[in-house]
Amino acid sequence: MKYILSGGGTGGHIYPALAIAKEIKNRDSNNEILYIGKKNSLEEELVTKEGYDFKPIHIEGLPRKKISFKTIKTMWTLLRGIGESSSIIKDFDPDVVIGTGGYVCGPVLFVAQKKKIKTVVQEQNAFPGKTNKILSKKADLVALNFKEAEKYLDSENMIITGNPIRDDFNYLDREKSAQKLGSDLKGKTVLSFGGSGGQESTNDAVIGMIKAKLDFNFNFIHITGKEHYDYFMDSIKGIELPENIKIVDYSYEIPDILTISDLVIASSSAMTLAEISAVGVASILIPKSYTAGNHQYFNAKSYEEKGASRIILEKDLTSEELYGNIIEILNNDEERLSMAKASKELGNIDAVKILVDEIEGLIQ
Ligand SMILES: CC(=O)N[C@H]1[C@@H](OP(=O)(O)OP(=O)(O)OC[C@H]2O[C@@H](n3ccc(=O)[nH]c3=O)[C@H](O)[C@@H]2O)O[C@H](CO)[C@@H](O)[C@@H]1O
Repeated sequence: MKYILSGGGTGGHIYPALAIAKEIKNRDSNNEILYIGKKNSLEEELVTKEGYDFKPIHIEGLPRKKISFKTIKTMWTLLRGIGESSSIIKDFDPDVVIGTGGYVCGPVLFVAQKKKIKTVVQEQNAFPGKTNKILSKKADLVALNFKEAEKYLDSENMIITGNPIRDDFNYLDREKSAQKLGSDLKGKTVLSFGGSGGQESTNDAVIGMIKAKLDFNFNFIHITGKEHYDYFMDSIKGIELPENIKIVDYSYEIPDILTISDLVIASSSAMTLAEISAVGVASILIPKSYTAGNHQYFNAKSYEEKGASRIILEKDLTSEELYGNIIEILNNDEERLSMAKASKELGNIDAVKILVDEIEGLIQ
């Protein structure tokens, strides 16, 4: 069978597509996969790194504000993207086209739907993105993680599958992950990151913790996000970091780091939550306050209500507040382990299998 996948902009749309691609290939190595995304994008980097064929199209997100010259330019680029998608789809002749959100999959699924090729939309959040809202109307299958998303979508083909996560999460082993990361597993480990692009508010709180020379009596791995790394490092210039503090711009080893972590500080984006649950680890969630429909807050709330997480709102986030919460949780194993257990219960490691079963059902 031939599958086209598309989705991007941020990791939260790309990793579910990669998880689906891997499952499709695992089931039959003769299955063919083609990924369509934006040129010079994170999807191009991650997809080619995994060895899948990648075809770029031109596309830009519509400006949120009033009509301007930029809107006209964006519409022109969209038409170009539709033309490019059309010829890629004609050449590849797929059995199904799967979109995981982000505006890049808009023209791809639009063309497929016009050509009456089967389409699947996968939505990660409780509050669906704009592109998925439009595409789901004509999609043959709309796969959701949150039941709450149903009320925002106009489709009779919705099912709840959970969010597909990378299959690395099926084979995790604490000892092996520690070996890979060069950790001796002595002391507790805390991972802090803000989705695929990083989170400025958390970066600032961590910069404050380092500058205040607070006692990091735990191993601390902080991921700044590529765009924010230079600013972060400039802000702590002159301070010699002890060996137990590691600052990186991006990590390709999130599954391993999560496995050895005792506590995670993260934004409450959908894929991060799915991965936190896959390993079952306590978390402090800092919802990004500017997300569409404030969806990260609602994602976080569902974790807090089940006892899996504490929430700190960005408006209340200070270095002291963050540090205080870290120390309280690390010093209270009973609370921490109960949070870890609750987090595990919220996950669905089989999401990708359920989804690919459904997709196969659609095209056979
Ligand atoms: C600002 C915004 O609107 N963000 C949205 C975006 O989040 P975003 O893409 O930032 O975040 P997600 O947590 O959903 O996904 C990030 C993915 O990148 C991976 N990762 C991250 C950092 C790193 O160094 N290495 C790495 O591999 C994570 O393991 C995860 O698989 O898409 C999500 C899924 O639709 C939404 O829930 C978020 O609200």
